[in-house]
Amino acid sequence: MEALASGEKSRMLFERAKELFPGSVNSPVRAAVKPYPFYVERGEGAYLYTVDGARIVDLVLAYGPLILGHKHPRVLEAIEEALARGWLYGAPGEAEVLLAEKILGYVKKGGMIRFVNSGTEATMTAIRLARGYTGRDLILKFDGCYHGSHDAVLVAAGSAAAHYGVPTSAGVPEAVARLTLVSPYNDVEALERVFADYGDRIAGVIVEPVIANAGVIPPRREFLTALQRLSRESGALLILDEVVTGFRLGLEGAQGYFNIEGDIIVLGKIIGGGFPVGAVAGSREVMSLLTPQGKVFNAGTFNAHPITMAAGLATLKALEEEPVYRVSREAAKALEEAASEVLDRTGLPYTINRVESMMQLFIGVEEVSNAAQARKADQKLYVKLHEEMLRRGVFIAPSNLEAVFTGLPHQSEALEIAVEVLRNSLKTVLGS
Ligand SMILES: Cc1ncc(COP(=O)(O)O)c(C=O)c1O
Ligand SMILES: N[C@H](C=O)CCC(=O)O
Repeated sequence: MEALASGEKSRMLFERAKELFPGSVNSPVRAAVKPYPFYVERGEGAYLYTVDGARIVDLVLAYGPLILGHKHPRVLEAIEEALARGWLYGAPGEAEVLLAEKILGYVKKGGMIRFVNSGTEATMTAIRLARGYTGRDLILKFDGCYHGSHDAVLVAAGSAAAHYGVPTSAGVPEAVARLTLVSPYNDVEALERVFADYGDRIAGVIVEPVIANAGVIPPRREFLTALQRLSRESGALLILDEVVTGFRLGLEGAQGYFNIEGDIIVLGKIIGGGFPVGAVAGSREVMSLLTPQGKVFNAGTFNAHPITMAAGLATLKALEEEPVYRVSREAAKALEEAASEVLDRTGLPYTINRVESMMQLFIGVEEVSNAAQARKADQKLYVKLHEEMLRRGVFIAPSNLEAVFTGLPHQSEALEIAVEVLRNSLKTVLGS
């Protein structure tokens, strides 16, 4: 009998954690693993090893960053090499220059970038920049998109904010929330109405080019086209939040994948190779407004942290040289096909949205092209699926308002296990 992911040792740590952390955790989604989270001892490749001695296939990958899997040798070597020299200087180093050149070559040729420490800081800075550049106050976002945990974007937010029923967080002053307009994703008519009413007051339009925080929801071509056209016509900046899609949909992210262009690109997750990171990239004209060149403030003790820069650089080199995109796409496709095969036999309505190596399954709904439809899917059945899979040794996100991610190590045995467990767990929870 294999060990369970959350056994006695995890339970004891959880009991102590309940006294220490609100809701027992340091980021809410982690508490959605019931009855208590498994505590991790180490990670290697496709696997997490829990303190209770279980080995589980990881289809969460830290909610996106670890596209190379755990402890990729190349990243490990780069970190060790950087660590041996020291780890924080309060002064620039070579790695940040190399990483910036590489990223800008893919996402904003001829542009500039600022490294910060999280996607949250990055979207906050991007919004401040858009306001500073346009001299306007309003921001437009889309229902179910999640852009981190700062006030301007905690309105109709996805991810844990939606899962725990606080899409518009307590503590965000009404006066601040009123500056954030919300429109449904993929709805061109609604978008046109917002621009007709508020266009000349909108500083920036922030959007996940593929939603990864209301499950996975791909954009309609006409929605992307309208976003670009209406922002341009009204003088608002289009902020593509590529914290998840950046370097996941390909080296050029969603911009390359969908042939679109943002005025400001927000990055995070993958570019830090598993270390805390965020980045804002844009044209020289926009970025030169940031301090110390301009008057839009941003600063950070840990900005462009040397270890993060080294890990990010090694990750991007691996993405350039190893078959990461093919392997992770094929893995996600295999999971999609296995789930479809089981579900097709039940006659139940369902939707699987997959874009390359990010996907989510929505049971009970024929279509999911916006967050309202995602919320109508059978969340209870999905949670049962997550629990059944975890019992059998495979970790998918505990909420279908998150994404399933695949990566380089999801091949051979790990992929076979994941596919088999998905197939059998689905049959169990569906009683088919
Ligand atoms: C699309 C998107 N933007 C921003 C963020 C915020 O990033 P972070 O958690 O690093 O603050 C996240 C995830 O958390 C995200 O998925
Ligand atoms: N959906 C979130 C970010 O992508 C999940 C990570 C977190 O909030 O802990």
